[in-house]
Amino acid sequence: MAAETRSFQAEVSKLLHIVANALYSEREVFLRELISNAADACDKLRFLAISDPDLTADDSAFKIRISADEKAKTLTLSDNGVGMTEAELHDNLGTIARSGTSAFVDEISGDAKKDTSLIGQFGVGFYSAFMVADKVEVLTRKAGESTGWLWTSDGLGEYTVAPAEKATRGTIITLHLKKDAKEFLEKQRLQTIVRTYSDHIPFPVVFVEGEDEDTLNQASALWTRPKSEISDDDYKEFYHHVGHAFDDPWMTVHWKAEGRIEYHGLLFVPSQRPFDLFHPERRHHVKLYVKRVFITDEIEGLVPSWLRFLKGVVDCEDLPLNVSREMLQHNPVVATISKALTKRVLGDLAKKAKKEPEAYAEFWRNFGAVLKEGLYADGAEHKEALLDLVRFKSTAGDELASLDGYIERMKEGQEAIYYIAAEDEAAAKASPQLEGFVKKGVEVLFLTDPIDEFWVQTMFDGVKGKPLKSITRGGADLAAIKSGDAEKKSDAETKDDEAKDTGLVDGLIVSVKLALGATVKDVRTTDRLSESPVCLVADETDMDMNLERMLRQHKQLDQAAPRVLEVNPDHALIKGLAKLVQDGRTDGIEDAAHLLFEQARILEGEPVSDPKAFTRRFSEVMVKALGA
Ligand SMILES: Nc1ncnc2c1ncn2[C@@H]1O[C@H](COP(=O)(O)OP(=O)(O)OP(=O)(O)O)[C@@H](O)[C@H]1O
Repeated sequence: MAAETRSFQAEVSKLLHIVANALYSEREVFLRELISNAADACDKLRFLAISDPDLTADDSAFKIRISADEKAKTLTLSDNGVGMTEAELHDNLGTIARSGTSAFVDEISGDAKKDTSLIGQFGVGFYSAFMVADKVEVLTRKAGESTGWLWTSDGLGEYTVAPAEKATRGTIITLHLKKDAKEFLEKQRLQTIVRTYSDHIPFPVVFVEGEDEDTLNQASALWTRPKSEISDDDYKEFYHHVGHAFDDPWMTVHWKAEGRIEYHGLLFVPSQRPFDLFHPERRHHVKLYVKRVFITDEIEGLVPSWLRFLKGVVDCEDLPLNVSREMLQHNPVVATISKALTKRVLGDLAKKAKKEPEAYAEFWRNFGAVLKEGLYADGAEHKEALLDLVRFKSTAGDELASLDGYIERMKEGQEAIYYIAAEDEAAAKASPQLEGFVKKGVEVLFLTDPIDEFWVQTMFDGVKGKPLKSITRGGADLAAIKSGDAEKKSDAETKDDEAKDTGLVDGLIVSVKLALGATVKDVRTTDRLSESPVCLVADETDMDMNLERMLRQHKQLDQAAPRVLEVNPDHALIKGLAKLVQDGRTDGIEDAAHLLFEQARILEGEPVSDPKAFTRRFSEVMVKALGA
């Protein structure tokens, strides 16, 4: 069989280009990445050997060996793990199959600093070898097969794979070090790097010099060690390994369960939001071990999807080692661990939210939208705990509001927790429906994540007995709420005004209804507005407007339900029009009604429904106003 040369997938080429240039100051991490891959390869084989012991019959002592050749200027890493077939070499070291890769590559800017931080989120794994080497060789033989393969590349666009002799299973990676990377030939330097980054790897990492083998790391599973013996740095490095991560853990949860089911859990919440968090294929990164043996990192049911940002390890004593993936699917042990794990993580998040609200706000910005999925997905099970954890932007200020905080701030006479669902904070703040609430000092929560629309609808019992109410649907019932400081007028005065204005506006309302016909569901006065003359709201029994907009955008709904047009009886324009109607001067009212309606649509961020008629009417009004 002849050697075959192929081009790297375009994304890999781009990645290699930044790897070679950007991550300069931290380039020693290449060793951690390669050791991490070697350890994963040992983990994988140890698992396969449970059902096929022949695979490791000749050599069951997993080990990662490092050696340096001063003369040839090469650094070599070898493992006796699972190895790769020819096809796997192409798949793993020529492409990046990870979800979200193309989105990541699109963001590459050419600005070294930005790209470096981007890479931090993405993780470059094997390709980091090209930070220190200008040529890399990977000689590998898959466990159970007799042929070996040699992968070679200078990282500049192409790689070659050829058949090659290899006496034993596993992988040997040879790095031809760049001129300025000779420091990685020194044992001392290598030892320091291994201790710093790979001490916790559960396989021995040894330095080989002639016949001598010197173990550089502790080689015990970190999660089984007592917490008191583990430093923050140990946790951090383990997180880098297990999560293939470059950022630091934002929160570490480490515990040992000793009840009916025994297991260790060591979980991390990242401090950076992974770029693929909302990718449909995104799964959690929690690995399942059984009695220190890695089983799988693709286990459904261990971590709920709304905690998919978690990374780490669960190591169970009470599952059989030869457990199959199918058996894990509906396993009661796994279900019990999942429940306990979720409770523990939520409990620790609650503590952190209380003790360090600022740090929690950071977490919330990264993962809040995901956590909220739990309110919708898992129904009752963790609802109480999640309701304590949710945070919102609100009209109360820049700080995030909790539901408890909101309830404490509720005004006398206020029965509901008010919210507005909108595309983003700016859109929420610009909503006319908010005006009356702001004026009265009644806080309104901004619900700006798409998932919000779904979970609020499941809150039949409200929060602590208070219903959640959208301010863009149904009546505003602001009158029942006692005025806040923001409103100067006495309540008696307000009532008086209302009576007067409503009387005056009644005639106008009838005329506008007649003019608009079925375009609107109803026309009525409101106390929801203070600056704007009109706004649209959904009828109590209809779908909230933001949800409808969202569904229309996603082509899940063709037609919008007619809205209720609300008019502000205190606005000069409405008062003026009402006066005209009262005086019987109604010839311009039909045009005015349409203009009011279109205005309300514009305020809603929606296109005018009839641009041509709108322009004509608008021009006519202007002409009149100019007296031309
Ligand atoms: N020493 C090795 N033995 C066997 N397979 C390996 C080895 N090194 C790498 N691989 C294979 O190559 C794949 C790609 O490795 P790479 O380090 O680029 O990415 P990764 O480990 O999957 O993820 P990350 O980029 O987050 O580190 C691995 O998933 C693994 O299948």
